[in-house]
Amino acid sequence: MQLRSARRSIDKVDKEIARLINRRAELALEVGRTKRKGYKEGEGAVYVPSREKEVLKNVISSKSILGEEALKNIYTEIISACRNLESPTKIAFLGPWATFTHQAAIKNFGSSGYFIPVASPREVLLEVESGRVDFGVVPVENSNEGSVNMTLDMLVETDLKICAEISLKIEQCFLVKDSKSKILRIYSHEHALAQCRNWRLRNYPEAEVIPVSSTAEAAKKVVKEDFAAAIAGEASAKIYDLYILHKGIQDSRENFTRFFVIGKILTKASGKDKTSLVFTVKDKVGALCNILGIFNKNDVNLAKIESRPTKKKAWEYIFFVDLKGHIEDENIAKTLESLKRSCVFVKSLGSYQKA
Ligand SMILES: O=C(O)C(=O)C[C@]1(C(=O)O)C=C[C@@H](O)C=C1
Repeated sequence: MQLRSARRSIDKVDKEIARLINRRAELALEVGRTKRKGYKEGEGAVYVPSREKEVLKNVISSKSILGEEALKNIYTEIISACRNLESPTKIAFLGPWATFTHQAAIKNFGSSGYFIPVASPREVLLEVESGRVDFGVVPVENSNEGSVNMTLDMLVETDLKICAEISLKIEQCFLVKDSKSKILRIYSHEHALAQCRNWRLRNYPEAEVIPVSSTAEAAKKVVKEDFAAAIAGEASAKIYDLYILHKGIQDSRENFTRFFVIGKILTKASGKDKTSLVFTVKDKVGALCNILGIFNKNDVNLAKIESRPTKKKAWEYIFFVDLKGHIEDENIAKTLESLKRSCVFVKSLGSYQKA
């Protein structure tokens, strides 16, 4: 085929795609109107994570030479624009711009909507609680460094729900303003510093290490200071116009972070769900063992268990568990009822589709 005629064919296909996208947007608007009419508690939400996953699955099932990832990216943006047409979504995230949390938010919501950077996971949840934003995105756990304690503590304090889980592969980079300059100080978030500890000791053993509130905040410091470097993601280099001196500097190749989308909606079962619960047990011999027996008796698969101090009484702990299944599943609902009888405190943090 000649170049000119191939391009003409592309123009024709593009017009057809744009027409179909417009038709899709009209249908989404219609869905939005229907939801508003039949609004019942938790049912009129514009953002329906399980439906979005279903749409993506449906699209990916039609094979494309572009590959799954590309198709998913294109479609995430189409859904994002349709959702935003139904009602503009406000999303707070742990900022500033270009943090890994920002990237996780875009991976989940696409780029349409209002993204609002705030200074800590605590502030993200407070923004959602106050209703100033619809959803918040917070980091919850890194595969090498463990949990983000402030996120866990805040989930206990508020009545907000986990609506979705996002998993992001983390690639850390060494960002500088001037590639020839000496490096006296290295800034980053404490998790990122820990993820790259061995690399840093091999390459910059003398440099002072300064923890800051996020990787993107570290990049912002480097813009203003000489002889400084930041450990942050590639997105920070782009936004703050820094030079990537080294890429992929994390000590472990397998470096993932889990993020939660937090909101006020309850999500429907999708068949591939997880439920997060918190509980405290009575201070007596065998109390935790009895609780674990409840999960076992109801055939509930425990994906994770972890404890944190309650901060109310010394040496008293609150347990965080992730279960396989949805709160509406019979065995999970029964488990929750039994836990309520046996624990001092128990609360569901939400059910959400596995990332
Ligand atoms: O199906 C819906 O509930 C819609 O609002 C449509 C749509 C979509 O564009 O496919 C948009 C937003 C929702 O989060 C889920 C899906």
